[in-house]
Amino acid sequence: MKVLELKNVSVRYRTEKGFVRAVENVSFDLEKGETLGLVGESGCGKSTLGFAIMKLLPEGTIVEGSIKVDGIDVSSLSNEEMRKIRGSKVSMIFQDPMTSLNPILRIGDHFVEMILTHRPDLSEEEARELAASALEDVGINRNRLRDYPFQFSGGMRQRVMIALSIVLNPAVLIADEPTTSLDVIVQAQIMELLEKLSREHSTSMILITHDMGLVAEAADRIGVMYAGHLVELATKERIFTEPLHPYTVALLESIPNTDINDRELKYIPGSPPDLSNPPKGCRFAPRCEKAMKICREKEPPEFEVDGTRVKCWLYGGDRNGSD
Ligand SMILES: Nc1ncnc2c1ncn2[C@@H]1O[C@H](COP(=O)(O)OP(=O)(O)OP(=O)(O)O)[C@@H](O)[C@H]1O
Repeated sequence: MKVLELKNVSVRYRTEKGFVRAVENVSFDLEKGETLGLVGESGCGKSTLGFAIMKLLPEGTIVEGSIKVDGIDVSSLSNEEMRKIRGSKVSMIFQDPMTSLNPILRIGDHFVEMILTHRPDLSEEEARELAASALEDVGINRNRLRDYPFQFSGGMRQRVMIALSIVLNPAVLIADEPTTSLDVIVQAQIMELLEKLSREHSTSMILITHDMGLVAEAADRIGVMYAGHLVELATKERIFTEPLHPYTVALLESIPNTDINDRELKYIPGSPPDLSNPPKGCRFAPRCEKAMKICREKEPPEFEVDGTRVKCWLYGGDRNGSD
């Protein structure tokens, strides 16, 4: 069952310099219980996609294409209607939970406010009970509902955010760099918790990260983004054993190797293009070792190779115009 369907989604931010084409023509589905890792360098449009799904983009931003959450086309919903979907059908957690928690509200009040917005049929007592069990689900004692956000450590705050996001059992959870600001041990605990919750509640998850190591553990499928394009989408196994797009290959080569004899870390020379004026042709071509003439002239369509979707001319049948 598909809980999320994106078709040809494009996002353009309006700025003084003109439009920033942050996401272009992105399509993918998410099955119930599935985790999709969305990876790519900073600025490639990963968070923008998350905000587009949540309908939390700044006013004036142009969003095209269709986004369906649990069968509901959110593109056509009003702000009021979308408020009902957020939290109950789709939730998002961020890198820094402090920005999403009101410092002067006790943790319990965050839960009650959020639960009653969606479930006005419940009493405050019932909402508190629901909150307490969500907190216990993430390994925090229910007594701590009385505490304020600052009384929690970074890792515990992220747990609270996760509990808040899943208390209404949404179909989709978008986790945007959920562990970046935490130390490695806490990082591992949070990832373990997310995996456990997604397994137990069959929550589908989009895990946004620049860290290939993280998706290697947690994701079922991986989408690789570059400069607003989804350049490759495949199962985790395919991405790690047979990456097709030269950008995916470069990303994998830039993962630190734990083998002490092989510490050479490759990096990708150059930097991503200015999205207010992207190059014609493939957006990765200026940095690509394998670029051909056609890559600099014509944007590649998406090709399918043994189940992998790849946006690269190397996999096109007709390579007229190659160097
Ligand atoms: N509010 C905004 N107005 C204008 N441009 C924006 C805005 N937010 C993001 N952008 C631009 O859109 C592009 C995509 O940004 P986005 O934050 O989605 O990327 P990202 O892959 O999530 O990166 P990061 O990991 O750094 O968050 C970038 O070029 C960014 O500068």
